[in-house]
Amino acid sequence: MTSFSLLAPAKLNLFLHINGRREDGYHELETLFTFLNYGDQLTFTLTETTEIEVTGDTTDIPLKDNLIYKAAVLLQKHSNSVFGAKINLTKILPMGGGVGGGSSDAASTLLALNKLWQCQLSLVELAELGVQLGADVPVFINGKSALAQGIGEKLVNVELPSKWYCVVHPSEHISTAKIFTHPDLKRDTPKLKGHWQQQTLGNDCEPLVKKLCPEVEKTLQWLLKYAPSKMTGTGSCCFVEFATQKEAQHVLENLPHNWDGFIASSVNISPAHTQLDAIH
Ligand SMILES: C[C@@](CO)(OP(=O)(O)O)[C@H](O)COP(=O)(O)OP(=O)(O)OC[C@H]1O[C@@H](n2ccc(N)nc2=O)[C@H](O)[C@@H]1O
Ligand SMILES: Nc1ncnc2c1ncn2[C@@H]1O[C@H](COP(=O)(O)OP(=O)(O)O)[C@@H](O)[C@H]1O
Repeated sequence: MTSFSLLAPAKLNLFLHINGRREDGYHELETLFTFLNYGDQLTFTLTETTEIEVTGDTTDIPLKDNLIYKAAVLLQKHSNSVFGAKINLTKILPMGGGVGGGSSDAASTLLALNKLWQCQLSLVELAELGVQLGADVPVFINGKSALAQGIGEKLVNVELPSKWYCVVHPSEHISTAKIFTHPDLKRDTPKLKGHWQQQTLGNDCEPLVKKLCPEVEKTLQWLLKYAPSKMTGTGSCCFVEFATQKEAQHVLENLPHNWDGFIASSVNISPAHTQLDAIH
């Protein structure tokens, strides 16, 4: 196989606790990740020169900053690959929205090129490379819904019931770095005791983001008409959870006209892995 496509799925943080700040500025977290059956579309084609070409919906990001390009170069150097690749991106996920699009693009690139270039790195080795690109990359490499600790890279796989989500993307952009460096961020939630399933858990970034971005506050309030609303990651996307597609679709159909959103079901195994396993 010299060319194939993979989804780079969205993630949701079903809860997110911040337990402390490390000396290097990164934060100790406890967060529950699930994957959605919805995401960016990436097509990978093997080339016989070492050039890495990224095409498609990449206009806003300089090539050297694109996480797809960075992931490809990292793997190429690590594995001394003599091959290159043409990678085409169809961007579906909102950027900087807390659904992990950039990290997922990077992870799908590492997974795909590991196969295309026959590097034969294990998922653990790929995750070790991936964490150099972002704290969220390892969960996408691991490919299973998981409870994460550390900076988000220490993963314990969990089985979650499949649900439907309506995800709403407020127009305000929030930088992850801005939230994590803000003096008012709550950083002292104690580590979980007992089972997370038996507790009502929220997102420690939410109060600060609501204060800084009135659009997020408005979105969370509006969604409350339908179900308990939550923010994912450092925002700005907010979501509500349902048992059925019909309920999620109902919320989407009632979204104010100038708001963006989508519906998707959650899966315990990342669609990128399901697709990769089907390629021989
Ligand atoms: C907060 C989370 C939760 O899933 O999601 P997003 O809202 O970004 O999607 C992630 O941990 C984000 O992961 P990712 O976006 O890969 O983070 P990085 O690129 O490594 O770091 C972006 C910025 O966040 C800070 N950061 C990130 C993770 C962490 N545990 N502590 C931090 O303080 C870093 O210091 C950096 O300034
Ligand atoms: N391929 C990419 N897709 C999305 N964002 C990217 C990509 N490459 C680099 N970035 C940068 O990473 C930042 C965070 O992206 P993203 O993962 O979408 O946000 P979040 O971590 O909030 O979910 C973007 O604002 C963008 O500057």
